[in-house]
Amino acid sequence: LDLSTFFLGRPLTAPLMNASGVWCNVNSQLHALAESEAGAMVTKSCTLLRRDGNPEPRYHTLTMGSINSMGLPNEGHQYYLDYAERHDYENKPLFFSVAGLTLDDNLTIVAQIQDAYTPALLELNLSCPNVPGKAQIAYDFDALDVILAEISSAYSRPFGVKLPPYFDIAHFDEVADILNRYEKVNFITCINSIGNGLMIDMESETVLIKPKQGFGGIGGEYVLPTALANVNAFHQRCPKKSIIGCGGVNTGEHVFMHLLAGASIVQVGTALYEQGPDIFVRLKAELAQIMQEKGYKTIREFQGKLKTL
Ligand SMILES: O=C(O)c1[nH]c(=O)[nH]c(=O)c1I
Repeated sequence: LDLSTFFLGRPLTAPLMNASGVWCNVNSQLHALAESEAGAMVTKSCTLLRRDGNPEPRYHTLTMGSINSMGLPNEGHQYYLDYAERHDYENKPLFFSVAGLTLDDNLTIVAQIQDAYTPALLELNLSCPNVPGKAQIAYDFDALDVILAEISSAYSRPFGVKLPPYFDIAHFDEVADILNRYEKVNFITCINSIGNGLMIDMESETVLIKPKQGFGGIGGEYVLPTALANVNAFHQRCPKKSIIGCGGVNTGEHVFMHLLAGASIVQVGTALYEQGPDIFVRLKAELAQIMQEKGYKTIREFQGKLKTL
């Protein structure tokens, strides 16, 4: 059974990778991902300088997922550039996530990625919901247009964007129209966490995380239907771009659904956080089992072929 797939012409041994922010903050974690059965991997979204992030507790497991308000803790962009220089690209592709706090910071970081001649693929994070006082760029359509114009002219290679979930067909239409104006945007990662959820501890009658009065991004199985919708919506609207699916993946069935909905690669966040990089062994086996039962020999036979009634 061939679980390998292609992304931007690169062969991947499996259509699986981590979601940015999970198991990818420091070298030991990045090394574990490089050694894992994942077919690709991505670094934690970085800012120009190192950040501690929000006060703890800032992540909490929920019955069907997670809530987080990490606050963009990261080692600063140079740390991840240093990792990118050492990464073995024959082993698996590396994606480099950037979430600069300002447009200038993003341009500075992207210029340094360009000058580093690294084979890493830029995933521009436009959807961090947890930096107090900073609205998500991807929910401000004018700001989205501006940053894509600026990055497209500053960066000479193809890149991708990490989008938040949208919940309105008109928004799918409007954002896809903007993205389709930028041919250098050749992949779209849907979705980031569903921003600013709230969960409550019944016994203590308090919230679960300290930052933002307990408000944080929701991940895990709660978000699967929203993730599949966003993957399929942009797959339909952006035929010249590849979709990376993210959200709610914990079994081979979830991986299959994301691929059927149009994803080329499937990212794993909450379940990876909880179970560690061995999860990719299980997900590959479960996906292979499903493909065997359905008589599919390659992913291409069903990828993006979701049927409607
Ligand atoms: O709080 C975070 O660090 C964070 N948390 C998320 O759920 N998504 C993001 O893109 C980020 I940058």
